[in-house]
Amino acid sequence: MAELLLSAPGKVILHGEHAVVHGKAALAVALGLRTFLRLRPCGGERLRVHLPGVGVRSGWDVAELRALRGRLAADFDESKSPSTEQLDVLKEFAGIAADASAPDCLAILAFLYMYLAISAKYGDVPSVDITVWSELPTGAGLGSSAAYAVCLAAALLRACGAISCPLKDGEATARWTEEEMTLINSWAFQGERVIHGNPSGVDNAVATWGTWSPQIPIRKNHIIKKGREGLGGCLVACRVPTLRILLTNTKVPRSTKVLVAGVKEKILKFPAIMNPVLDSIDAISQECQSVLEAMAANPSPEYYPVLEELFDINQHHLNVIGVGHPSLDRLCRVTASHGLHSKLTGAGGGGCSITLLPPDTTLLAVEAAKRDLCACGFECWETDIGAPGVTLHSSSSLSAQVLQALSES
Ligand SMILES: Nc1ncnc2c1ncn2[C@@H]1O[C@H](COP(=O)(O)OP(=O)(O)O)[C@@H](O)[C@H]1O
Ligand SMILES: C[C@@](O)(CCOP(=O)(O)O)CC(=O)O
Ligand SMILES: [Mg+2]
Repeated sequence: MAELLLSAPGKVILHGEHAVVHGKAALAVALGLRTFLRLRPCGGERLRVHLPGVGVRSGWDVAELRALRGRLAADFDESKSPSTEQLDVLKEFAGIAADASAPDCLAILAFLYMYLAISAKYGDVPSVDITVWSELPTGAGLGSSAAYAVCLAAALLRACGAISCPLKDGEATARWTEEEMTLINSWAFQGERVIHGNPSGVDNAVATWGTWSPQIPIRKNHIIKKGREGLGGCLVACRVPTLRILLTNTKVPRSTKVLVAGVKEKILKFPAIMNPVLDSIDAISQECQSVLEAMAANPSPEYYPVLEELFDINQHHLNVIGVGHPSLDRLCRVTASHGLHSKLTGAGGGGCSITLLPPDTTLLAVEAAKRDLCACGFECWETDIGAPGVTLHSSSSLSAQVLQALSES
């Protein structure tokens, strides 16, 4: 089998984080920052994994992994959640403590689960050397876990022959068919389950299908709206205008798994108080979708104050459900002092926020806001919103920086 190079994007959730885990709508777009994977056949009946983003360099004998698969004796399926018993066996095998939630432990666990499950269902993955490198910050709300899981699912499914290799000689990039992407998405969701505990599936759906920028007339679905039921069945693509957004990383580390579990606990403790908040977040997503569709049909600046108000209301709601953080409060105050509106994006508790930049925002105002945010120790950048989903690449289509990062293994 030949070398594989592939990538998947991160995402930005405009509205609906956390609420989507409880069946409410979320609006998400793919981000122009990606995770890349290189898979190379190697000899010696070994599986080697290099994950520089989380400091992992590991390897296992293929025979040992086969024996482990036998020990798990489970009928793995893309529609079945990883069980606690399976994960306990994997932790023991990899020498990971039972309650470990460190980035490297979760990355190895997700890898081993997907490798064993996919090879059990579709046949052995040959001896390979896998490197994953990302432009995305990990654990910051931009869906790095889903981009990682989607890359792994696509590479492992391809390596055992469950999906095709759509890249033809001389082509720079290629995408899989809808049916193949559905399979990739389902397995990636299981990987997300290992990392997140109880994910909604929105992040892996965006990383799989992506969203294109309005300038690229190939697809019109620039935004993905998702409810909980099904994993792609209820994705609604709608046309939206180009939005200028400033992304800011507070650099405060947090774990999506812990935050998602905390929200669930609060809902169980105060259902009558929390459920209306989730309903309100759902209504915000619906309202935002209507406004964005109206803006796409009639690009007028009059809509921006509504979008800004929706950001403010949702940011308050996210604080109410317990996923705020003092760093995010500070960030919102700094941008407000420049007349700009922000909300956290992703799981919160630190991580990243998004700030809306209406078209009349002067360059000076953006630069001043960025300067003040950087003075707080935050990192901020304007980035493209709308990007293709999981993609196969020829090596000539990747930048020298990406190729170098993938070959430093
Ligand atoms: N490039 C990567 N290589 C290995 N593991 C990764 C990579 N990106 C993400 N992960 C895994 O995903 C986890 C972060 O997921 P999560 O807490 O959901 O945050 P987010 O998805 O917002 O970045 C990391 O701790 C790590 O286990
Ligand atoms: C909080 C949540 O809505 C999004 C989490 O995104 P991230 O892992 O913080 O990038 C969880 C989910 O949808 O699975
Ligand atoms: Mg995540």
